[in-house]
Amino acid sequence: MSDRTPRNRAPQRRPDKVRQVAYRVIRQVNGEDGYANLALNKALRDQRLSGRDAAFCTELVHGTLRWQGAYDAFLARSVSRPLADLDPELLDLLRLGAHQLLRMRVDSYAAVNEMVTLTRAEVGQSRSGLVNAVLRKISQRTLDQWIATVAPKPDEDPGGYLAIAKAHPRWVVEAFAEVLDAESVEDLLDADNEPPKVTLVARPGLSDLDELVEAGATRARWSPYAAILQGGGDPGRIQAVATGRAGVQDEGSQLVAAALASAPLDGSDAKWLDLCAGPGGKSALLAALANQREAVLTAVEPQKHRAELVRSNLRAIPGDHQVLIGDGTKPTWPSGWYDRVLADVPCSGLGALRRRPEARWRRTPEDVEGLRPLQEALLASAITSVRPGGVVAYVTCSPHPGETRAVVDAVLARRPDAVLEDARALLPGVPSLGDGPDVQLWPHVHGTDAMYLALIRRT
Ligand SMILES: C[S@@+](CC[C@H](N)C(=O)[O-])C[C@H]1O[C@@H](n2cnc3c(N)ncnc32)[C@H](O)[C@@H]1O
Repeated sequence: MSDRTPRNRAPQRRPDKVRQVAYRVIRQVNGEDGYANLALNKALRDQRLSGRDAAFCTELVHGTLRWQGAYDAFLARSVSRPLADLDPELLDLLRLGAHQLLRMRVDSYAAVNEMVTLTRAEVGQSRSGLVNAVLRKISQRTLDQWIATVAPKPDEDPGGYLAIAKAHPRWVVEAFAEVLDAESVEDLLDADNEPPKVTLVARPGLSDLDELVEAGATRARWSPYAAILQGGGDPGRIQAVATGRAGVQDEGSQLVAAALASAPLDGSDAKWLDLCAGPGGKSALLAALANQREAVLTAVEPQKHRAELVRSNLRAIPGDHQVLIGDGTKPTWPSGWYDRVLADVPCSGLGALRRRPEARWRRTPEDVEGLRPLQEALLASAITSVRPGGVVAYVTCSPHPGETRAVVDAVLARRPDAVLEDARALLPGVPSLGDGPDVQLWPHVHGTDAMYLALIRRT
């Protein structure tokens, strides 16, 4: 009689909790269209992971999601059937294993064993053999060796090479190459693969940099309102942030909002409009600046829950600022009503890829095309909303030329009553702003999101 009865079978190892949490977050992102940051924060809270465990879990989730396009190319060489035929759960387990083997300093033996144990627990014993075999193959080469094996030669197909070597979709690499030289494209892709530092904004008139520095942050380089929380950590522990006198805001976002506020203006300067306001980071900075000049900000946002976020961002700012739930392309105010208008239009977000690890794999060239009519309509509406002599800032968090210059050029071609002005002088001290008249900020140059700004004056 066999002695492999349930009673005397060796007890199965439990999966490592941190890897299990990371795997489940990745499944929420890839399987249910979740957002990595939201899903991860919730999981860390629910599972009470903190300190080193939270940092390890974050690297597992963010790193796997960022690099998954490259890992898929390596896995495709290591699995005997097409990846598309694998269960999505299995594919995510393999990606998570590949990340530990190729980009983390996890010992190969431990990484494979832990992933086999996790596979058993999550999808069953029958799949653990495949995970073991495939991850052993992955562990036989370093990341550089895998890139050399799988990617096209850089001189023959630079876009194809970078797509694998820097883990970005080819169309994104090619869009960046339209506006940057080859070396800069590579630097940008590297910058996209590093998590950004937490940047705070001291809302003028309510807080200042001294207060943030006292709370442990260090002054940032360009924005007079920006400070960086070097070690990361929860910004909410800082009193000024908890009370809304300061906030969390990328330095590039601060610079473009401040640029609109500082554009020279003759005559009235009392009415400011934020045409696409949710969630309200720029609204809060603009409202604080407006308040110092006795101007008032109106913020427009069509989505109710995002309008609510704008309200909450404006709560601490003194003044009669207003939030309207509405469509910015269908103004309910008279033409020429405002003195300054921000059109921070919905865009592909290709300028903020370092913030959202999964975003690069979700976007498509069709998204960029699809957003174009709305972007043009919003810019046209912004120009109509501003008085003669007033200024509009057209802003995107994308450097894709189809969302930046192409939109501005198309709208201005139809608007003889508007001219493009040089925006560079409105970002004093900020280097490498390009040939103008518009401004493009870059993660690899400025350490900001890739914010685009065009300043337009109604004549
Ligand atoms: C890039 S985000 C704005 C970010 C915001 N300025 C900030 O700093 O927090 C674009 C916003 O435009 C909103 N939006 C979409 N369609 C719109 C429309 N037709 N009119 C006005 N806003 C719109 C989106 O809901 C989104 O909240």
